[in-house]
Amino acid sequence: MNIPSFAHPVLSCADAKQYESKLMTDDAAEWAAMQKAGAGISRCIMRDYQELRPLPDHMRILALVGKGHNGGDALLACGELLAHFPRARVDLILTASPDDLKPLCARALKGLEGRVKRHRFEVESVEQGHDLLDSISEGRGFHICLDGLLGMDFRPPLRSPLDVLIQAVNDYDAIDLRAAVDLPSGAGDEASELKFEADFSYATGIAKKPLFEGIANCGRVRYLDLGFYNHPEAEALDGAEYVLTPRILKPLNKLRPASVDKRKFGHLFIVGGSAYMPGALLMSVQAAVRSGVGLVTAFAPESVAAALSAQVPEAMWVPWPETSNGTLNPRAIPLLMDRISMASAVLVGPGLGHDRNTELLAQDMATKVELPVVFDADGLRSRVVEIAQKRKSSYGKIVVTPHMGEFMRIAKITEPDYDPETLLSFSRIYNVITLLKGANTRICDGETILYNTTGGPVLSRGGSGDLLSGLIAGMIAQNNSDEMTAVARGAMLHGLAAQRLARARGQIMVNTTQLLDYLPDVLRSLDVNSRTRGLGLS
Ligand SMILES: NC(=O)C1=CN([C@@H]2O[C@H](COP(=O)(O)OP(=O)(O)OC[C@H]3O[C@@H](n4cnc5c(N)ncnc54)[C@H](O)[C@@H]3O)[C@@H](O)[C@H]2O)[C@H](O)CC1
Repeated sequence: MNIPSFAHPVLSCADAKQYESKLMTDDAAEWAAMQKAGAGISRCIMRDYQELRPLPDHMRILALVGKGHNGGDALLACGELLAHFPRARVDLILTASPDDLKPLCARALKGLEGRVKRHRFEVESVEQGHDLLDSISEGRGFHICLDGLLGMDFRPPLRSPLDVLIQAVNDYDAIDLRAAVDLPSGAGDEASELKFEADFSYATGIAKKPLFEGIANCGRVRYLDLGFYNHPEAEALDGAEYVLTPRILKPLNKLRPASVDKRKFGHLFIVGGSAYMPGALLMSVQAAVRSGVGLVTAFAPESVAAALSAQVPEAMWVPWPETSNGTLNPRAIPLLMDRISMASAVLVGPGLGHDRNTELLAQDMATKVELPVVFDADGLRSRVVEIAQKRKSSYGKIVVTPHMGEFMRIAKITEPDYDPETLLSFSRIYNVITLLKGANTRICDGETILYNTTGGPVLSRGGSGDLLSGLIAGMIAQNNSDEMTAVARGAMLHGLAAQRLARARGQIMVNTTQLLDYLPDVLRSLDVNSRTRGLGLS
């Protein structure tokens, strides 16, 4: 398999198990991987908790420990957390007797001796489970609950007492952050109906397919690159699904040559806005000018163009005649086509509004513009993808950036559908690059799906998609990579900046455009010399 340098394969649990067995040829290799996993999980927890508040010194951690290697990873993560927070308190719920633990899990437990409290889970009902959790936490609940019960070997059914324990923990309100080691217990190639309800799943070494089923069924996915693919055996893997790593940003973090000028970095045209949604266009333009593109020209409804240009003087603003609806009049398209030789890519859609005129405008763009064109928001029409289907191969790609509702419209399906095959065949048949937005955004060119796991619910607010389309189109306009890579790069930057925003200011009381101020830190924190483990970037 030709593995892109910036993405790692997503495997079924069965394939992951087989691949791991080729890498872990003895206990020493396995123990080393477990230690890396434990350290990675603890680092992620310390980082991700900050979306709520700083972790307190005296935090209370509950670890659910099964007898296998997931249990061992959870225990090693607890050891790391204790090393950073010596005043933390760790309670373990063990579902097996210490004699029944696998040797490396027993070794991890031994390493915590004297520093943690152990509890056996011998209750018979969910209510008794809640009483136990109350008694362990002295009624104060837990800052973190770490699920290391079951891993990728799980096969349904979920047996007692694990079902009672998982239900009791799922229903227990007083837990701030619920973290699953690798996969939530109960998930797998075959899943049980009842699963540990994770806020975060920390995929250790290999991102498994069940993590990407449905819409965030396993919470937010954090892929921990443990170096499993730096191995000759990786060549033999095949499949269409990959998880992106921050390595995709590495080419952006280079000193620019002294001789360059703005024309070297492309010129993006943005067409959008309407009298009642000028803000969406504004946000896309703001993001585009931050993308590194040399020039941005925005085509805006004439009634708002002057006001918008005062907000982003870096862009050039062309007033566009309006319809009686306050939308862009399609008859004015020569305004753009007369200048098209100056552009390197076009974005159509943010704030465009939905009427017959904007529909005609979007169709005209898809037909007439030979450059790469990104269609977003109200630019996403089924006629646009039908036109893309017949597009000449010498023309730039058409990129569509729907959320599931918009995808259903352009793919003409009636139910939300996260099946990878649906996305692959849609992108292949219509000859488009599709960025399907949501938790775990999927980017697909008809052959490959790239999962972007960065970002989070801080993005669930008006305008996040407008920033994304501005960034993506700005990346494409720079012409320094193929369109698929440029789209993935924009998505990764957007998600990492969102994480930084959420950690600095929380998920709730923020403005969408605050994300823009965290973009520079994303690039500036890249450790360009690191060859493993995701460039040390977060
Ligand atoms: N001020 C205005 O003019 C507005 C106009 N609007 C119109 O809507 C579109 C664009 O919509 P937008 O609000 O930007 O949202 P999208 O759905 O396109 O994109 C969302 C963005 O956020 C990510 N995301 C959301 N939830 C999660 C999550 N739980 N986890 C991870 N990521 C998440 C998602 O992946 C996308 O990247 C605009 O052009 C106008 O036509 C809006 O109504 C806003 C105000």
